[in-house]
Amino acid sequence: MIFSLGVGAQLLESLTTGGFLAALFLVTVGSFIIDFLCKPRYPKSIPRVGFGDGVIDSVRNWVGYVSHYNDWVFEGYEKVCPLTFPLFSLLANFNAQQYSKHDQACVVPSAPSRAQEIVVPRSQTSWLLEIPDRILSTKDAHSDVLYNYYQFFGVDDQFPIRTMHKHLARNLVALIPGIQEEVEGAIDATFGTGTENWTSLNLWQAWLGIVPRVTNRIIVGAPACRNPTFLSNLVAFADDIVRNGFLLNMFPTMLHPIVGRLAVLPNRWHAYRAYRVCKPVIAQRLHDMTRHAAGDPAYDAWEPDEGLVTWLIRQAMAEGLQEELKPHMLFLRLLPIEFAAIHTTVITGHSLLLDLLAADPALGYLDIIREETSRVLAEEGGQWTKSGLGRLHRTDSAIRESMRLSFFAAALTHRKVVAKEGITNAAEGWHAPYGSTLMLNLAGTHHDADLYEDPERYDALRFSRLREEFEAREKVGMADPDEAMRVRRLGMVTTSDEFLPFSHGRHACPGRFFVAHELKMILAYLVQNYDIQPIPERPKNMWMGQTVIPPLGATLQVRRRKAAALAT
Ligand code: HEM
Repeated sequence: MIFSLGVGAQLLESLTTGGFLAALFLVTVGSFIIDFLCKPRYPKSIPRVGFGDGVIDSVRNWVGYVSHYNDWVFEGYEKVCPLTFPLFSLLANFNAQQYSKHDQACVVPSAPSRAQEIVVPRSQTSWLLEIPDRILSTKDAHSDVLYNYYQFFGVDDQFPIRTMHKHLARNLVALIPGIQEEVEGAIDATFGTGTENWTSLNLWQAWLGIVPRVTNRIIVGAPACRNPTFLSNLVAFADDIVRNGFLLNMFPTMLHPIVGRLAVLPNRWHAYRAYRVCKPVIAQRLHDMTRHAAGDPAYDAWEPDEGLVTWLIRQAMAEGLQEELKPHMLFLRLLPIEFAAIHTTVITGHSLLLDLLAADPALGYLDIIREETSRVLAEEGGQWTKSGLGRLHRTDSAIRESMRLSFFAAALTHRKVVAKEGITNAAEGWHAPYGSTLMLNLAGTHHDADLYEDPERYDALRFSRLREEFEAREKVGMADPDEAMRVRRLGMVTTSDEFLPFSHGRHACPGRFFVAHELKMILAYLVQNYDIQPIPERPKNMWMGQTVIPPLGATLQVRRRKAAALAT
């Protein structure tokens, strides 16, 4: 023992800064090499974008990933396998783009610590999404992107996800009045109530002032959903997840146990600060629901507020999961949902306003939305309902169109092969080994001119126009009955292989029904109560690998409308 301490001390004494850096360099390079050797290998028959598969090419891919990932995804959508295309085009007169867009997988490079991804063609969407989770896992794919083990403190996210799928949609109608109350309060607080002067507002901060509060109305309920310490720490926690996700992507997997544990120290701090605020709420709900379930007569007429805290407790009781019924555990279960809900909606809302305000003012989009939302809200007696929100076809179209155009990730549907034997795609004959990642190409699909005419243009009424044209034809008995189904599927919550912001299939975002209500109410309240000046140009997103950096500095000029103007 004494001997080894002595050797250790000698080693430390002889270690120069140069020696230390050289050792660090060797460990890092060695870890990258081990990482590279452990990655799944894809068949040569699947065409590549990026630089290729070899050692040097992989290093170039890793460097290029930071700035080129999206270009590669787009390229993969349009690209044709050079070996097969000439033959097919000669024999079958196939169009180059059509062939690639519809039927051919390709491989896109990924970050250093992640496997390259097989981009599955649109025609294989159902194949991909119908494979059971024990073979192709959504959970493992999400965890690979977010590093759940470190970032969510080793707490599995499947229980709260299951709970959301089960409870949110069925309770949403009852939650609408509370959501409306929170939307109105949050916008008044963020956008101000002075009617005299134009105010300059940072758009990102404005959305951060609205979305976390409204979202938490259906998670922890009021008044905790308005607590600034609680909300700011949840937002900081979500920021931590995004930053650390990128960081861990760039480090070799072997170093994750060290880097991951250090990187999540801010996550721990922000989660702790948020927990301090909501612990009494969770503890009280747990106490009340336990008494209620035990048949305490004092609770005969008592009903819990609906929201995620209640649903988790209810679900844990129904499944007999005693270990879930502790305030700290319940709080940890909320975190993945807070993350799934907050930044996705903030970025979507931010893009929506930028798209609307940068559109040619002569198109009158804001007036059109103002007219529709005011008319329907008046029909509903000033209180939003499911039916009223469902009739906002133009508003819905404006949101759906922004989600189509202004994507915040080139791909939002990833699946990981967890079956030891891998999987085989019968249509093309390729085999993806254990550990492979498969994805759908959202960016290419949403910008495909064969699916969306003039795809680079923000056309707020793109979807509602189709509906209105159909309804006009229907009135005079000229509508094709098959069209009715297609038109009904143009709403923003309807996912398909052509519209992927909420993904598609059984894991499609369960929060989307809430998001649709939330964004419509926010937009309605904004245009009815504020004048907002148009902006000359849509500021662009920037990208670091797969991580979007929205134009955080974008500002708006807003002024509260005077009471007399509200009716128009
Ligand atoms: C505009 C806002 C949002 C967008 C664009 C969005 C998008 C997505 C996407 C793309 C997925 C991945 C699905 C897959 O892998 O197939 C997802 C999953 C999920 N989202 Fe959302 N989301 C949004 C808001 C929300 C909100 C507000 C909540 C909760 C209140 C929520 C809860 C979830 C949950 C629980 C999952 C996991 C589903 C599963 O794995 O089965 N999301 N979301």
